[in-house]
Amino acid sequence: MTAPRYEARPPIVGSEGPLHERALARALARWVLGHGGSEQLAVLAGRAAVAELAGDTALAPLDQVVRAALRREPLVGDGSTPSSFVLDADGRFFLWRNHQHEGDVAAAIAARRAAGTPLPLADELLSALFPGGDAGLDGAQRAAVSGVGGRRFFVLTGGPGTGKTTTVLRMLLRLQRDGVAGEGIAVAAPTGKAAQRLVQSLRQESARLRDHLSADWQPALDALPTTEALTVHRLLGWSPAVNAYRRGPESPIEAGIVVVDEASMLDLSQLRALLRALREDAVLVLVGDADQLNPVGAGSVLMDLVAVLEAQGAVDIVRLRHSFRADAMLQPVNAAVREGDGEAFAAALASAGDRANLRTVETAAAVAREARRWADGLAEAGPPAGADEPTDASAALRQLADRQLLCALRDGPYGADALNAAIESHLRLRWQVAADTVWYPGRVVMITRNHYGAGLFNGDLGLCLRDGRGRLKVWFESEAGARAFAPGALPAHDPAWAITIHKSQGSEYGHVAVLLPPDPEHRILSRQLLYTGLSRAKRSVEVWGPQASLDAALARAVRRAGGLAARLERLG
Ligand SMILES: Nc1ncnc2c1ncn2[C@@H]1O[C@H](COP(=O)(O)OP(=O)(O)OP(=O)(O)O)[C@@H](O)[C@H]1O
Repeated sequence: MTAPRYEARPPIVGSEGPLHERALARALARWVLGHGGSEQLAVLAGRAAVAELAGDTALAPLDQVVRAALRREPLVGDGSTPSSFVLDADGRFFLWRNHQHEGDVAAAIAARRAAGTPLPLADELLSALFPGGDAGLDGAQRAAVSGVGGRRFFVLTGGPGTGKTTTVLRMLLRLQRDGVAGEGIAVAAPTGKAAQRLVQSLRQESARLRDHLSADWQPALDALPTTEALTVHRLLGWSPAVNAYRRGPESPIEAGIVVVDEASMLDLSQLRALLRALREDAVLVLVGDADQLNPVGAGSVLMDLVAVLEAQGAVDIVRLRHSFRADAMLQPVNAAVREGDGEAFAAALASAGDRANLRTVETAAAVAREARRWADGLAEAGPPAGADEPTDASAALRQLADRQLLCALRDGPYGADALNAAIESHLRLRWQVAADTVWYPGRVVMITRNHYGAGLFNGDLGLCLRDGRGRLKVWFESEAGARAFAPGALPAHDPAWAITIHKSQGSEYGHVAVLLPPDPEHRILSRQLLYTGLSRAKRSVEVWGPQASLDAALARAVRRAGGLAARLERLG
């Protein structure tokens, strides 16, 4: 007699993935089973919750058989009435909240787009805003300034240094002149540092333009928001006490024009909250680089919007293509990465000469070798001299921004933490700093938490130098000159000889090295990641990694699963 065979029932939630993901999936699956859902639904619900952690707002379209089964589930609806889960017409599976949020965003944007009446700007006014400009180079900027007139919604996209802020300033001036900004202008960005940079650039550019514009533009110049840098959180009146935004349909943001820079960092729920908090007659201008990394939270709203609006040939979007900052030889390199074109990338690399290099790094020994070479480059001039004056510190900080090592990963032997440790230990040897000395001249740190009181923001780079009295201070650049802090007074910070590509968003350096993990299968590799890293450079770049990882990054465009683009298309 043969022993009975017991078939193990497949577990509803797999054993793969990190513990917190499995725990989340299991909890949701249990909830579904406890509320009369099938095992298939339990599995899908768990997957949708885990996918949301990775940034997807839905599961990609399911096959027809699964769709038919799901339509019979009481917990699944089509989105028209409340239900725990939604299966949309294209077969995407959503948690209710994400489906709602996408619908709200698509509807609000469609309503804003429909409400506008184009109001082009007369040629002579346009020319006045671009004194001495070269129409060949600034044609798209002019189109944006002209195109924003009469609208309630506008998107301006472009890579680093393409003149987005320059253009925004002129858009604001003309809207001001049109009388749109009666209730004021609010400018914000998702991070404190980006918000500060935006306001600083607006201030500098408006000062420059003031001399060129006639007297009738001066009131518009005076009305520009050049003092207050707001994060989107602050603009929306985030209240930690109630865990909600104060601004909403009942109490909208007062401004008649709202500009949000670095909009690629906005996630779906933030954009929804922003759209809900605008006055109906306000103008929303979203500004950002749609080719950069996706936001930390779920959704890829700027990328989806740009894709749909460009495919429609819409006139309420303008893409700026010419970088006024990056070396001309780097522009084809960045363009090839954006397009994911391996052949064009190789050709651009070959013609860039010493402006762009690939260094083969695929073993721990090779990383150690490159880290030493990098540290030697930093150490060559010796530890920086002391700072008797803030101007000395400013010069040292400028020198610091001349080169930066960017890592795809944070953890592991190819991550920023390991590279920081390797570079720092080499510099300590070169500069003869004792192992137990934490602060020494030349140490570089990056702030990791906003501290509004001190005016220090997540992402700010600080450099340790001795002041005129020989005391160790950490210096940070600011518009009013370098500012010194006692090391013990700093908010949370990390070493910053090497930083992650994610952390480098919004910053610029002369020379950039980008370290990729050697495993071409690594999930982090994508063209958005490589583009974000390489496009930080003004002068020259080097990529550290095997050719296979580079090829994998070029080949992989991260597309987050979700239904926003389809809904935007449908609403036209
Ligand atoms: N039409 C133009 N002609 C000449 N120079 C320009 C023009 N537009 C912008 N610039 C210059 O190019 C540089 C980058 O401009 P700007 O800061 O506006 O770009 P950006 O896209 O906002 O950059 P980022 O967001 O990367 O900081 C500035 O020095 C600016 O003065």
